[in-house]
Amino acid sequence: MSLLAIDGLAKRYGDSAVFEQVSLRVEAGEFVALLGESGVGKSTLLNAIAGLDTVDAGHVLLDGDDVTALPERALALLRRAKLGFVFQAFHVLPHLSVADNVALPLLLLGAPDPARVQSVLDAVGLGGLGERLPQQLSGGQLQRVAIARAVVHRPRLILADEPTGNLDPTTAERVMDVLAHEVKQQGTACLLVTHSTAAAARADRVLRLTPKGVQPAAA
Ligand SMILES: Nc1ncnc2c1ncn2[C@@H]1O[C@H](COP(=O)(O)OP(=O)(O)OP(=O)(O)O)[C@@H](O)[C@H]1O
Repeated sequence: MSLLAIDGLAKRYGDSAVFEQVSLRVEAGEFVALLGESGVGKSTLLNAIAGLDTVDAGHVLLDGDDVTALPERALALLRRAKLGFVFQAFHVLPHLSVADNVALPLLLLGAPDPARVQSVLDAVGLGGLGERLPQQLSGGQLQRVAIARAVVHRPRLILADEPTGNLDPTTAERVMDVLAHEVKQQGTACLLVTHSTAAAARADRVLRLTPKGVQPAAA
């Protein structure tokens, strides 16, 4: 059974279809990049996979659970235990320190692990900044806090929406190293939305989202 199995997914706003017939599989330990023109629905698709947005047809099976059918409470627990999400807008909590932001997924699971928090902060190059507040960081540093928080609890699936969008090429490479490391060492699956050819080149498979579904991207 695939870790992520999407079949016949469709999303509309009113009469206007964003996408339809989206079907795809992502296996444990697989790193998949998703390309697509601006506005085609890549962020919408990630939100639908996480159960953060409703869909109009189709199913999303995450580790055997249908996120399109689960009640909200079960969905919240599933997200907490199995998903790491790097949002375009970071969603870092402003009143918590960098280290406490990264520690949050572990606390919510009742499994605090300061050593793991420090090791993911080191991995994204923020090892010395754990005590700072988010407002004292640059955009690229905030992006890396979001990535550290998405991987710290060793989720089964990482959904990453343009995680290198704000980063210089060297830092982007470092962030991709962190994601690739989690995929290979922890057997995590990763679905990465990106416009960056350098980031897509790190993936095991590259797909393209169009209004008519998901296809392998042309080389
Ligand atoms: N609440 C809404 N009501 C109506 N249309 C919406 C709403 N939210 C998003 N859309 C539309 O849905 C489409 C998909 O948006 P989405 O953000 O998923 O695209 P994207 O592929 O991630 O784009 P980008 O690469 O620019 O981030 C867009 O055309 C957008 O205008």
